[in-house]
Amino acid sequence: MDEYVGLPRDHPESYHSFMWNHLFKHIDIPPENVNILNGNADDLQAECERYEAKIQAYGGIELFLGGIGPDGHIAFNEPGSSLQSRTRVKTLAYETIIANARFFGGDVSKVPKLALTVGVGTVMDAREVVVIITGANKAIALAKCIEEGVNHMWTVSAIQTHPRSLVVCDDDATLELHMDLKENF
Ligand SMILES: N[C@@H]1[C@@H](O)[C@H](O)[C@@H](COP(=O)(O)O)O[C@@H]1O
Repeated sequence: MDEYVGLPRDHPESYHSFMWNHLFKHIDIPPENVNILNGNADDLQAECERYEAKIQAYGGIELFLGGIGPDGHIAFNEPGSSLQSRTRVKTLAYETIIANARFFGGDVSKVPKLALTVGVGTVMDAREVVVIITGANKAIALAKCIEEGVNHMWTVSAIQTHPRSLVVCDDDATLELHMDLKENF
């Protein structure tokens, strides 16, 4: 769904490495069937357009499965992103850079400042969307996502408008909810 700009593809913290190490190398998927945005493309804008065109060419995405940031971003759609947005270059929010510094030895200066990301609109066009939200640091975002209105400052809240969406969360992530999920569902 997203990739840092300018981080070498084989850097251990690239999303390319993450997806290969945690999923693709464990299954028998042909490499040519893996589609990860290239954050080192010469023309980043063209790379984003190519990605959207490829999604269209295959008849759309069946399932987007993702997580969120503590600021409620889905993919790298930071607060303030248009809910109609498509794949594009995005400047990371400072909160995201701080949150991700733990993957770069705690050094904020080593975290890339730009990313390529599918847009909120790109995610919402999928036939199904599943979001996994775990940990107390995502509790406010979960509450904003499911208990308040659709809001471009908490981009994951857009899933309220999706006809086939699912949020999977752990107990810690529910800390800020007003309703008791266990009693109500
Ligand atoms: N840009 C990515 C998001 O696309 C992803 O959903 C999130 C997952 O975070 P975690 O691993 O804490 O669930 O990480 C980053 O913020």
